Amino acid sequence: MSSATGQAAPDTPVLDLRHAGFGYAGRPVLEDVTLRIRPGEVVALLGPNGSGKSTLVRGLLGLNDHLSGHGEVFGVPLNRIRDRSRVGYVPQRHTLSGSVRSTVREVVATGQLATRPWWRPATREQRDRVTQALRTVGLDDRAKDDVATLSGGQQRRVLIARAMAARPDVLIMDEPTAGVDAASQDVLAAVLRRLAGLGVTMIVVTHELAALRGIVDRIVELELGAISFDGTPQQYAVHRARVTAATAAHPHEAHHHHHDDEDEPEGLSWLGSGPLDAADPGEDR
Ligand SMILES: Nc1ncnc2c1ncn2[C@@H]1O[C@H](COP(=O)(O)OP(=O)(O)OP(=O)(O)O)[C@@H](O)[C@H]1O
Repeated sequence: MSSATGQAAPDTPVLDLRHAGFGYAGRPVLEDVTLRIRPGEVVALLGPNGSGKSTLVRGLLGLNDHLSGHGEVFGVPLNRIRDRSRVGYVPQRHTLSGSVRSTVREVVATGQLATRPWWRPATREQRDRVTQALRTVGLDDRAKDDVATLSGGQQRRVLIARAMAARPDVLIMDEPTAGVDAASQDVLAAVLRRLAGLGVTMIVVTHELAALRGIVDRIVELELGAISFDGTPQQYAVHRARVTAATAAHPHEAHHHHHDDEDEPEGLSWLGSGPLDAADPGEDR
């Protein structure tokens, strides 16, 4: 999926970080992050609580401090990005407030406010995009319902549709499947699979890799504010098996790998079928 506003060449990385550091109030949380993500990749961002996953994705959105190194989104340095509409964001653990009454359709339409001032009526094309986004997440039949009447999982889908309504070239999702029941997780996974099929580049922060099997084609793991793994799901399974074996051999180091609310994939059993090796891994990650 390419944007009408895309000036960069089609092979320009979606994201290109070189030795980048991010943090808050001048204090680094993440340091020396080198990461390049190409168009169409579906990347799961894993790591224990506090390892810096949210700090990284929020850094890409300009929501915290970029402290060191270099970063570009679609070839534009992070500090020079003015148009953020190419990046869609689904925030973490966010449900829609019950205090404001809005319909599902209205909430999704707010996703276009970055590209359309609130006082200008939506064009036919913009309304069609809202309708299509609702269809993509399977909520077109709930468009007129008060969003507060939807389940937590359905509200996550509303937020994904809201992010899609501006037709971003990359979708960043912070734990889209967290805290929803298994059935809703399956529906969300199907939504992500559909987006992947449309060629949407995705960066998905998650603790629930198993829910995304067959969708994710690359895994980046953070630990203590740095990248501790970057590779395919198959390579990750091998990496985890090694870490688990090393931890068993040296139990006194086990706390380094403690993931307190993670549904940790064990061994290779979680590997599903799917476009696991679809992406060109490149040489220079
Ligand atoms: N707004 C903030 N101001 C200052 N420090 C923050 C802020 N948000 C997060 N931090 C710190 O940054 C570190 C990394 O937090 P971050 O939320 O990025 O981790 P995470 O990997 O996303 O964790 P989780 O899996 O729990 O969401 C933590 O030490 C946290 O205390």
